[in-house]
Amino acid sequence: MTTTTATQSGAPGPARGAGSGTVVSFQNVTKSYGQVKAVDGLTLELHPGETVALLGPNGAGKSSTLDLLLGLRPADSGTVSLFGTTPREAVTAGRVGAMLQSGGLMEEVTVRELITLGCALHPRPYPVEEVLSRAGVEEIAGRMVNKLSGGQEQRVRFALATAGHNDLIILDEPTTGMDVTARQAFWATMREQAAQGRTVLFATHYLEEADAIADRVLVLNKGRLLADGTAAEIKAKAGARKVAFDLDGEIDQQVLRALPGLTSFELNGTTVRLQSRDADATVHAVYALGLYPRNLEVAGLGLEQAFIALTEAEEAHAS
Ligand SMILES: Nc1ncnc2c1ncn2[C@@H]1O[C@H](COP(=O)(O)OP(=O)(O)OP(=O)(O)O)[C@@H](O)[C@H]1O
Repeated sequence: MTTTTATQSGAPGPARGAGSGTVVSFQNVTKSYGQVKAVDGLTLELHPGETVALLGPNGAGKSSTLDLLLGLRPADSGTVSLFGTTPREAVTAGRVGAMLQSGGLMEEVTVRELITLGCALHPRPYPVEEVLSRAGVEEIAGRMVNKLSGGQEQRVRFALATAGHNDLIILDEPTTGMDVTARQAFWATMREQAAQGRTVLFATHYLEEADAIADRVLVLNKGRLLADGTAAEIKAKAGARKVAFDLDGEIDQQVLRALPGLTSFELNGTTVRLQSRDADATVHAVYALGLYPRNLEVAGLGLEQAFIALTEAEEAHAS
């Protein structure tokens, strides 16, 4: 997929707000659906040029947070502001592009007609051909929208989200259904957008994408912000490390399960794999038992394991 930048089109880059100030501000925001607290006292700020991943298990409140941010639903309490104004004002001014999971695409039109409409409705549109090209949908531009595959539909949503010069791009699980090539092209384009000072906020279940792309990661659980930092900081916050080793002879699981610091334990044949909050103490204790571990490996957690450790720790704390 070829990508074309705003600068190449000769049109202005991000308008106000890029480079300084606050793009998104949530101050103690709460949103409930009946008994369910979807967003629970959320306070956060996003800044120009940041690429931010929103992570959380199913039902954590990611989509609800994005809905509040876009003014699609009102908060029960607290304040949501974009560029110092209300979400509705910011959206109407064309400062926000969004690619959401909900909401069908208009069906009885071709891809080109739909994108042309998207551009016409944007106060600061890119040329239609540029939008088609950026999203990699030139080849299917003449196809009816209701004949598209899931991955092609996602690309069209992406095209609509980038139809004009937005300062903030909101993406809810944007690469779901995209093949590997489309995914890589998509993130390359998003990197370009961020490099031009735009803020990109994306919710995802693909933790490897968050690790590779986001310069900041927000972890939500039960509507609350559990962690906020770089992927490295989130991994460090989870605290645990992975330890693996082989043991010869008879293995007493009971004794091993009582090692200090363990957060998980798995025995597969002669191989022990565990996670520990204090890997040094765990390994010392193994030697203190008179055991001689072979092929000893100690490693930090990946973002996915850190995410699981953080959310499980919160669940354990809550119960
Ligand atoms: N319109 C609604 N009516 C009632 N409950 C809702 C509504 N929308 C969301 N919820 C509930 O609010 C909570 C948060 O949902 P939300 O869709 O924001 O989570 P999510 O993190 O986006 O989940 P997922 O990863 O599964 O998409 C869930 O318990 C959900 O069932």
